[in-house]
Amino acid sequence: MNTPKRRSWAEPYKIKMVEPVKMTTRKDREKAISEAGYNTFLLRSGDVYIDLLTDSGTSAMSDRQWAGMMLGDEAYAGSRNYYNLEDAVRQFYGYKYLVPTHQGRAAEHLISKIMISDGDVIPGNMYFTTTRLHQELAGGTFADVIIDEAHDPENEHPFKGNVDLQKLEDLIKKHGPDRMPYVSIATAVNMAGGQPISLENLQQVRELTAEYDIPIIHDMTRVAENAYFIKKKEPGYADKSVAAIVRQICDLTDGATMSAKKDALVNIGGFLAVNDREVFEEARNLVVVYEGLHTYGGLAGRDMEAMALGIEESVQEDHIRARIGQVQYLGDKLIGWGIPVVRPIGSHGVFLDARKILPHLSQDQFPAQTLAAELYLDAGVRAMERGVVSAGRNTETGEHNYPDLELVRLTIPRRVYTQAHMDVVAESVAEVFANREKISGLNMIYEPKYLRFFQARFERAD
Ligand SMILES: Cc1ncc(COP(=O)(O)O)c(C=O)c1O
Ligand SMILES: N[C@@H](Cc1ccc(O)cc1)C(=O)O
Repeated sequence: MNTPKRRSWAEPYKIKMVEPVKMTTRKDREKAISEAGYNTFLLRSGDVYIDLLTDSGTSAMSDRQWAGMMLGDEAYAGSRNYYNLEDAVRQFYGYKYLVPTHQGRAAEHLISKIMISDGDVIPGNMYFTTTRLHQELAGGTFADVIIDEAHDPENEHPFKGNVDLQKLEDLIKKHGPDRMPYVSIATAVNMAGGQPISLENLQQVRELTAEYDIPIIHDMTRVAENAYFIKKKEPGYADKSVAAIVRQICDLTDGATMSAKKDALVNIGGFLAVNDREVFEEARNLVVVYEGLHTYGGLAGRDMEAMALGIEESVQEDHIRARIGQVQYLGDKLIGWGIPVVRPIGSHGVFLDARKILPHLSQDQFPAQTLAAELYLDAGVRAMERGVVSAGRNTETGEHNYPDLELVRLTIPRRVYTQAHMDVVAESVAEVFANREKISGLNMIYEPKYLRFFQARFERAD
């Protein structure tokens, strides 16, 4: 017998409970996507076979987390689970003060309301939809200071989440530090394709902002995933633990908003964490207006317990290696077949380059929206548009924002799907790619005012 040379590795868990998924026919899917106005957000999940809409709130919790759910202390005030969460945030992230929220955007709401005044400018390493909206609603304007490479899907820069220090300094000089309440730094930059920021770059941002006394607020939604890339790609970190790198990242910032529905492996939850006592006092007061008392912030005690445990699990090496490894597996397969995707493969999904795949469609025909609908039609795989629809409109001119990146995100939930699911997804993408020339675009027939991508409706253009 020829023994295999290659030694495979497998997921560091075994499956204890299963949820059946439904297979549908093409006819079923034609009906479902047309009723959903060609928007994958408007599909019923029962009509989806493999759900790669998002990695948000879709993780499989561990048996420890489920056990933690049974230890929920559902007291209105001072729940013991709040204190467990506070301990976890202090231990793993190092921030001093914690205000729990029901999810990430609620924390963004609080920090924007507290720190931003009319006419302020908030630099950031690429926009995120909810983050930018809360900055705008508070009277501020977002300014993109990410490196140019991040806007080029083919550029192989290992840290496409880095800040262009020159752009940042020019902006500070142009508007003055007093107009800059903070710099907004995301780890594993979502809209760029889950691209990491390096510790070297973050350190430089820290030095520059310190000169002008401008704080850094960290969108730490996928900080552990970013830390894993630092360990793998940044010289000097190979022997450091992911947990230590996470701590180092947080220590370079003054506060953070967290959607714990991603890295921290829970189905609901988030928080605002800061080091400044005054900001904390204000947030603790405001949270009672919008979310609930400051020791639960819109969450049940059991949710906070699951989050505390999830934070600990999120930095375990076996977990994070398998998580990023699965995304990489899908990405490598597609790259191997010549399908245009954002490179390098990022943290939480594989991002298809809809401009390259459908070059015959202009951005006004919504190529990424179209491609996501076609993918669903082929095999029932649900993905998400991340292009002109997500970018929204310019608040001054009312015109569409036309982003360089016109992408479809195949987002991988954590600990949910197997390698066989990834193979099915890859083959479906390949099938749609093979028939790409026959695909025509969409018209938008309904556009809501805020975060339009969630609820907009389309019809076929032909
Ligand atoms: C980078 C990033 N920031 C903020 C948010 C907002 O979090 P949430 O969906 O929990 O409100 C998300 C996801 O929505 C995200 O991916
Ligand atoms: N943050 C989640 C949910 C979400 C999706 C799209 C958004 O623009 C905003 C929020 C995600 O990235 O999937």
